[in-house]
Amino acid sequence: MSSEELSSSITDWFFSNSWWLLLPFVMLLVIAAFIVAFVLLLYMISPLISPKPFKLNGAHVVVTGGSSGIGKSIAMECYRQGAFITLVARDETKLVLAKKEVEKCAINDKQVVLCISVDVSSDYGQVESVIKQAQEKLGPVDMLVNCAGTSIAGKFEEVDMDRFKKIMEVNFLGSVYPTRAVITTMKERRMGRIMFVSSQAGQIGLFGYTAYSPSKFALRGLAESLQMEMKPYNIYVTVAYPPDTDTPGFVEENKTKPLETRLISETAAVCQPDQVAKIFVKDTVQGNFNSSVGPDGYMLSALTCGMSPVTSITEGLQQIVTMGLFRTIALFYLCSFDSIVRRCMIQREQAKAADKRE
Ligand SMILES: NC(=O)C1=CN([C@@H]2O[C@H](COP(=O)(O)OP(=O)(O)OC[C@H]3O[C@@H](n4cnc5c(N)ncnc54)[C@H](OP(=O)(O)O)[C@@H]3O)[C@@H](O)[C@H]2O)C=CC1
Ligand SMILES: CCCCCCCCCCCCCCCC(=O)[C@@H](N)CO
Repeated sequence: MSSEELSSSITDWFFSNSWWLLLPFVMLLVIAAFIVAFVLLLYMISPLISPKPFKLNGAHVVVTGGSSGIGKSIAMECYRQGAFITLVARDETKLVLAKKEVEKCAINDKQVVLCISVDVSSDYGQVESVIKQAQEKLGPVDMLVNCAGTSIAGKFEEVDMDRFKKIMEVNFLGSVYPTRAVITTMKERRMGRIMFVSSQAGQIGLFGYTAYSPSKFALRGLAESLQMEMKPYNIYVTVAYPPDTDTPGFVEENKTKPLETRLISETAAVCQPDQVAKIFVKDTVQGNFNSSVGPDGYMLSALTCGMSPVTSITEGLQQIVTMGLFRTIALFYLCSFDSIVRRCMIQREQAKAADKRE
C-alpha cells in the first residue's frame, strides 16, 4: 500500500464512521471526570481546613446582652449543653431575672450562672476588669458571644445625629472591647470561639437602616480580619446574621420603624429567639465563619460571602455553584424593594396634597 492509498483509506474510514460526532461528548466526559477528581481531592484535604472540635460541656461562655432576647436564648442553649455562663448587660434587675431563667436549663448541679453589670461600650478599662473578675470566678473564657446591641430605624435625615455615634459605640466598640479582653488568654491557651451577632441588615443596606446597618457591616470586617490573625491559634470566629426576631429589642424598634422598612422586612418571616440561638450556637461550636437562619438567610450569606473564610468544602462548592442564581433572584427582590419605596412616597405625597385641599 502506497502512502497515498493509506492516507485516503484513513480519511475514508474517518468519514465513513460517524464516531467523531461523539467527540464533544467524550470531551465533556473528560472534563466531568476532572471536576469529580478535583472535588474528591478537595474532600481529601478537608480535614486541613476544618476546625478542631470544641465542647460546650464544662466550658466558660460569656454572653454580652445575655439578659434579654437573642442573647438570653443563646445563654440558655449553652447552659443546656453543660456550659458555665457569665451574663453581661447594664440593668441589674433584668440580669437577675434572666439568671433565674437560664438556671432552669441546667443539666448538672455543678453549673453556675454569673451576672455582671457593665456598659460594654463606654470604657475599655471597665470591660477588661469585669472580664478579669469573671475569669477569676469561672476560669478562662472558652467562648465569647458578642450580642449586646441596639437598633434604630428611621429615615436618614430624621435620625438624631448623636444616634449615629451611639449605635456605632454600642454595636461595634461594644463588641471590640469584650473581644480584646478575652483574646490574649485565648491565644495563650490556643483555643476559643468568638461569636459576633450582626444582622441580615449587616449583609444588605435597607431603607431606614442608615444608622444601624453600618454598625453591623462593621462587625463583618472586624471578624474577617480577626479570623485571619487567630486561625493559627485554633481560635474560630463566627458572624451570626439574625433575621427579624421576636424580642423586647424588636418590639422597641418597631415603635419608630418607617412603613417602608416594615414592608421590606416583611419579605422574611419573624423568627423566635430560641430557634435562632440554636443555630448560632451550633455554628459557633463547629467554628463556622458564617451563621444564618432560613432560606433567605442562606441565600444572603452565599451571595455576600466575598472573601470570607470557608470552614468546609461543601460550603465553598455551594457558594461557587449558587452565586449567579442567587444574584438573579436578588435583582428581583431589589426591584420589589424599590417599588415599595416608590409607592410609599407617592402615597405620602397624595395624602399631603389632600390635607392641603381640606
Ligand atoms: N431582634 C431582632 O430582630 C434582631 C436583633 N439583632 C441583634 O441581636 C442582638 C440582640 O438583639 P435583641 O435580642 O433583639 O435585643 P434586646 O434589646 O432584647 O436585648 C439587648 C441586650 O443587650 C444589652 N445591652 C444593650 N446595650 C448594652 C450596653 N451598652 N452594654 C451592655 N449591654 C447592653 C441589653 O441589656 P441592658 O439594656 O440592660 O444593658 C440586653 O440584654 C443585637 O445586637 C441586635 O442588633 C440582629 C438582627 C435582628
Ligand atoms: C437572594 C437574595 C435574598 C434576599 C432576601 C432579602 C430579605 C430581606 C429581609 C431583611 C430583613 C432585615 C432584618 C433586619 C433585622 C434587624 O436587624 C432588626 N430587626 C434589629 O432589631
